Amino acid sequence: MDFYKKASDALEKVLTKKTSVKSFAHSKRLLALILETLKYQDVIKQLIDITDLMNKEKKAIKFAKPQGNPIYLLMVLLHDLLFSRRQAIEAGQGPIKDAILRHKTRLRGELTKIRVKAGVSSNLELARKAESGAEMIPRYVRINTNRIKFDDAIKKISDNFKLESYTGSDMPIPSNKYKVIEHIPGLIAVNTSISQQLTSDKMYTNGEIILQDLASCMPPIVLLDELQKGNNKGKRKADNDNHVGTVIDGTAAPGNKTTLLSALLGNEGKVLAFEHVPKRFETLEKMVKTAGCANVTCNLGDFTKCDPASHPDVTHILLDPSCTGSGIVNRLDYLTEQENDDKDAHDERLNSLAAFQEMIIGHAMKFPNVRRIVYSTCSIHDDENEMVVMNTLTQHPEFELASRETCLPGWPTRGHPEPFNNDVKLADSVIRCKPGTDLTNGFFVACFEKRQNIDNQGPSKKRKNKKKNASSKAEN
Ligand SMILES: C[S@@+](CC[C@H](N)C(=O)[O-])C[C@H]1O[C@@H](n2cnc3c(N)ncnc32)[C@H](O)[C@@H]1O
Repeated sequence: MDFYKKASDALEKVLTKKTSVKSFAHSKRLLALILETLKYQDVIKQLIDITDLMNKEKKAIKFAKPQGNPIYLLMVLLHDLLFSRRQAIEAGQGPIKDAILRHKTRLRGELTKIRVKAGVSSNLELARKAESGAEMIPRYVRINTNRIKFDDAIKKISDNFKLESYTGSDMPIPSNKYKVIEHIPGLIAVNTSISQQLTSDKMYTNGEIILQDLASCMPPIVLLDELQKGNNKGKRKADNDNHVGTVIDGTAAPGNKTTLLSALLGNEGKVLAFEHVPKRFETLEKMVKTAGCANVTCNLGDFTKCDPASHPDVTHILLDPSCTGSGIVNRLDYLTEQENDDKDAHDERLNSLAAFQEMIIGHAMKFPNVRRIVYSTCSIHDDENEMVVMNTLTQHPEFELASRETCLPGWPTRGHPEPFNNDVKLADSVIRCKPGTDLTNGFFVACFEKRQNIDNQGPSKKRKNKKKNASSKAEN
């Protein structure tokens, strides 16, 4: 019974979100029982209710002394009795096992009724199914051109992992193929089954490949769109109105986007990466080093405390600040979703994150020569996405949204029009990613551009000019 008690404790921790399923990967048997019980949890809970097992077998449950809520012990035991291949509880005799076996016939009868009601003929069809399309999301591999040329990397990948090019669109990608991703230069996708091989390969440990989700590659590409179009590709051009000066990544750790910025700049120029959490800063530094970024300076500190006036060289800023992360679809999320999450706490968190997100964008807008600011989140909530953008535009009329032409125009999924007062052009300017259709995490990208008729004289001069204009108008 010890194994089942361990499993019930683990199941409780997973379902109450104290830990993730993956934290039990060290024990194959334990992991399998947790995953399988999670798949059938809705039916198992229903059976416990119908048979009133918790009340009827109080004594036996008490005798078993489960660590936490006894329902989890009943769940794992019922799983094995009804859904496992052997349909048996794999433990010696004992009061709790005997108690459940006393209800065996009734439990099986009720399970049959549930199948009939659901119109299915097998237990398998009662299992929870992933609806987000998460299981279809491939493993994305970014070729780090700071370390290796794209073509050389493809050759190495084909040889090391015995993969051939795949041009089809059926998902998942066959396990012996790789697919070049159309919208994101330098990105390929492979079947998730080779993830482990990838992370133990030298190409990964020496920074030639980086495992980065498709959506996560978008913000740097949008920010440095002018380089992608072939103008001064990979180079900074001084003394030119359109040159790329210093690029800031204001919220950088672990460094996926920082290292991509570095590579897009051809490992030249200057990227200033901020991270204010010391542990995460260490990760950032490590990633920047592994990725061979010679043009990145890491700054342990709060970006919002950095004085814009001392950075007249900054022309581009990337902000991928803390968010709810509601777009991140774990392949196992659907197994642990609960109906009774606390809505008030959720709303409060959403509001405070949105206020922070607007504040940090507002700070970036103070840099005197900034031309392009990309804001992104891995959230699916309008409150953190379109609404943050809309409020920012209202508060900072000197900025506008960059048009779709410079924000991955070929990407089909765009913003929600409602928060933009149904202005379809504004909604079209921003990017969304939807896990179910886009084969990537839920994500949002918007790019602010300084209006061209706004000078860079700074607020005091502008105010003076405004006053001058006002007084000359009055004189006329
Ligand atoms: C969503 S993560 C960034 C992920 C990163 N862009 C990447 O792709 O690897 C947000 C990060 O910003 C950091 N952060 C939040 N507010 C910050 C601030 N005011 N200054 C510096 N870093 C900040 C957080 O600690 C966190 O590490």
